[in-house]
Amino acid sequence: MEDVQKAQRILVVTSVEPEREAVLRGIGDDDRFTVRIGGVGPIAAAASTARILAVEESFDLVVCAGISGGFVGQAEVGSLVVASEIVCADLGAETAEGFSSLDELGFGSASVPVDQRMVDRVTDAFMKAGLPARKGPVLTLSTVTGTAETALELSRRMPGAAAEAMEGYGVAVAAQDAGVPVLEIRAVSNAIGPRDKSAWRIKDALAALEAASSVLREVLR
Ligand SMILES: O=C(O)c1cccc(C(=O)CC[C@H]2O[C@@H](n3cnc4c(=O)[nH]cnc43)[C@H](O)[C@@H]2O)c1
Repeated sequence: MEDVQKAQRILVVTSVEPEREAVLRGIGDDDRFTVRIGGVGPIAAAASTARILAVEESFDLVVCAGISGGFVGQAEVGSLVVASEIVCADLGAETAEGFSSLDELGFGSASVPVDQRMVDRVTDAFMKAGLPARKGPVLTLSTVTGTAETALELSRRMPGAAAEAMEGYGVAVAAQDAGVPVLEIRAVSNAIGPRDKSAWRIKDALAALEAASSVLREVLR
């Protein structure tokens, strides 16, 4: 648990302003936290995070936070997911036999590991606070899944995947490159599958993100 307790300066990266505002409402006036918008998608998120880590003060922990899709049967709308692994699910090559990941191609890794003690501690704290939460792999995709077929294919390729969003891997690679531990925390706004943005429960997810940020402030004390 030492990693968590020693985190004195925490950088939180969200993709858009409403997520940033939700995090700020949750953490209140705690000046250990710097909360920034990194943009939508892994490339903007990586570039923003790398710049902040290179030119600003030093940080002990980077947290990628925001709303996300949840895999049906794994993470319900309104619940929280703490990434046990941050995986870029579309970084690789399409082959006649199916998708080959960066790892399978021998070009590095499409997955950034996360400190499992920190993941457990944060997930437990959310649950103790009465927030529905679980840990599990969170996928990063440049293209939001919009069909049942793609959702099924992702679940087949990544058994146990809990959520998908668009920034985690970018933030995580920048943090990893700077030697700073990383967490990804997602509040589920929609089920992954056929695209219907009118069904996204963004308000509920932002409320869950705010509550999670309030607990995070306490657990990192
Ligand atoms: O319209 C709004 O009021 C609003 C408020 C807060 C956030 C948004 C977004 O659209 C955020 C985009 C952000 O959300 C992630 N996300 C959410 N669901 C999914 C999904 O099913 N698959 C992939 N990504 C998802 C993603 O990280 C985007 O950056 C709107």
